[in-house]
Amino acid sequence: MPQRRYDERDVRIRPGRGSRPRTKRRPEHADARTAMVVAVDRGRYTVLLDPGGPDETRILAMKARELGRDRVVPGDRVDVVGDTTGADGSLARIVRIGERRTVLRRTADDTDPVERIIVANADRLVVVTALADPEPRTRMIDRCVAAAYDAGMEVLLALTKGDLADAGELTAMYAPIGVDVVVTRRGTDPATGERTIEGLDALRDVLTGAVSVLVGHSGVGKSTLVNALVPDARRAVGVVNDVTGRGRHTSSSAIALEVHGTTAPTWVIDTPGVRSFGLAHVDPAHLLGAFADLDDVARECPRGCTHLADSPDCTLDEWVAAAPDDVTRAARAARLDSFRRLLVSRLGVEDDGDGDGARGR
Ligand SMILES: Nc1nc2c(ncn2[C@@H]2O[C@H](COP(=O)(O)OP(=O)(O)OP(=O)(O)O)[C@@H](O)[C@H]2O)c(=O)[nH]1
Ligand SMILES: [Zn+2]
Repeated sequence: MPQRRYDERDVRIRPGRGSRPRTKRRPEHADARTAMVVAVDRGRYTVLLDPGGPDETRILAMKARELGRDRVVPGDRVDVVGDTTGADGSLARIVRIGERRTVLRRTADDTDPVERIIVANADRLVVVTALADPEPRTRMIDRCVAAAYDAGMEVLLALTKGDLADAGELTAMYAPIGVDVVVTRRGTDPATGERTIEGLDALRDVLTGAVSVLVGHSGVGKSTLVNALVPDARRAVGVVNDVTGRGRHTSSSAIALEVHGTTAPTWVIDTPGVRSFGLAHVDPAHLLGAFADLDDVARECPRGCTHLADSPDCTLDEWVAAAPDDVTRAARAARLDSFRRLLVSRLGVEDDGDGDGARGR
């Protein structure tokens, strides 16, 4: 399991703020209430007071001017002031963005060359991958694992369509690097004869008590999973649209949905239209931190060692060679291979669907 690490880049003090004349600012907004951002729709933020608690209240808010261009994204903890009743037509103001424990950035593309933060404070990335139809793409999975480990998040590989193909190969590939694996499949309820998704309980168990972001290519069954986990998902999204009266969410926006019926507050953040997460910010040293055993060994590497397969005198290679027995050597080699795969995925181009399936990797 990668250790959750504090990422100083996410909480950088914004320059310039302190130089503004303080008298112009309201004193600290002492009456502010803390809320969780669940959806963003063109300048309108749906936030929850007491998220998951007995007094949960859904309110609509806008960003206070003092926040300038600072982005507010689903998962953010924010302070809100003004009309926080949540009554029809009410609009509160977001005056502060809480420190972010983790951030995920979407991949830069033609429509937006900047890797913008799209989700904050998630504990886990759930990479939804179909075992068949469409074929799994390990390069996309690697990129997601690299982004999550860099952000200090755990990773769950949710393998769907287990009724169509076996999960052994992918499980063997990812379990050794600390990735949880859950397999779901289509089944039939013996009592009613209705089509169901099996494996949901195991999935729910892993998700319980945390905030998890789901990502996956079109057609892998991500919507099917979200709808099974959050049966009222559509309505939850609908509320936002009713309030704003502004039609659908843009395809790249994320939305936080609460999973009910669990023993602790549980959230999934769906990311429609997002296929992968940006890796431009990933730091190899940071990535190494997710592999504690390798991290210790690599401290002895020559200065500037890239730890890639072609790096001369990388102590990671010596560490594999120096294993006391064949079993240990194989295990170490597998760890190193996986780490290097993630390292390389960071440098590669985005998976554009040109068919680098798992089997033909
Ligand atoms: N055989 C099988 N089919 C499944 C399973 N889960 C989902 N599907 C089917 O796969 C197709 C895609 O599922 P969706 O849930 O719409 O996939 P998605 O990832 O949300 O894709 P987009 O809606 O395009 O983003 C649908 O026809 C589902 O019925 C499964 O476990 N087994
Ligand atoms: Zn090295």
